Amino acid sequence: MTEEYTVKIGTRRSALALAQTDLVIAALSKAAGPSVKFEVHSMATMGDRDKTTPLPSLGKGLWTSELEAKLVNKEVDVIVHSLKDMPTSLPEGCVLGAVTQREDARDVVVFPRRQGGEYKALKDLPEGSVVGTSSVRRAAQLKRSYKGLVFRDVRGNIDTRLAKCDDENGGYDAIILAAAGLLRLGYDERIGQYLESSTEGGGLLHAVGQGALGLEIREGDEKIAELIKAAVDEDTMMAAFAERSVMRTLEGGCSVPIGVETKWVEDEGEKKLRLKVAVVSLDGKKAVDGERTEKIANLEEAEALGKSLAEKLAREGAQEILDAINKLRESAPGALKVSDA
Ligand SMILES: NCc1[nH]cc(CCC(=O)O)c1CC(=O)O
Repeated sequence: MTEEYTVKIGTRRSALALAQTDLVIAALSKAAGPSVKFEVHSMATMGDRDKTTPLPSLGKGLWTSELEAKLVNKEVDVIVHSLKDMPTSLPEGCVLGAVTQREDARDVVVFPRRQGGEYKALKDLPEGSVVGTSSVRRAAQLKRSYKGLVFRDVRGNIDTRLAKCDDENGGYDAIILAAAGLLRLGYDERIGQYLESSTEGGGLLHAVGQGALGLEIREGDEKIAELIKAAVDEDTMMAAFAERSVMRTLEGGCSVPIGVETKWVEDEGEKKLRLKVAVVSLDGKKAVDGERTEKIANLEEAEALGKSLAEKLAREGAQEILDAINKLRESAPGALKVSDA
């Protein structure tokens, strides 16, 4: 007889988080069959509640810590996260048990739906145009290529940010979002331009883990570890482990300008993982870039690839850039925000 049991799934309460949780439950229940039931436990985290403090000042774990407390005391058994919101070092007793197949990992430009919203690409925006983003990674990389643009914070969930972009009096000429969130919520038609390393006029490397979901579980919970294997996409998981290893090695959190891009490529008849990394100063004036392509067979090799490329970039100037940012964080936390003003 198959054992019947209920799995409690923790998630944030935003529309995107709930949609992502539904995707995971669909995959897990298909594999587990009718004997396993799923129960959603949603909550607003600090990042959801505090809508005014610039993200870089809220610190690590703003989307995850409160859910992790519930995981440890067994109020939930699995947490479904946007992988990019998960710090690279997890609390004692918590592990990243599964990484799902990736939605489009790129960042995109959304233009306003109103008079003045007729642009198709960042390079067409007139000098002085205002681009909304609360991510120092996005702003720093774009400042590198688009000297005439002005960057300004924009907070809130995806619907809020789209509304601010469309608002006549909002002051934004474009905003930057992750493709994944827009696609998962069905806002495909809001995507005005895809940004990637090869974008004409100036591209952007995405956040570590962007577009993938991370399933966090209790360390040693073998039953749940086995169950969630059904949600794993091996290629995404190895790529994500390489990306997270870059971030961990450079000791960056979500508020540092580190961009990555990973792609599985065919190289000399073999399947290899190509990892690109960019570390950029807040003003976009200094940057260190690197790329490495290697055959990767497991998570340990993926982490080693990320670590070795990150260590090389640290020696080539990335450490200096990050040290300056960390110093600023200590002396003037408020300075770590996007707005040029
Ligand atoms: N920090 C907010 C957040 N966390 C995950 C996503 C989008 C989905 C993803 O990247 O997986 C977003 C919104 C955005 O950056 O546009």
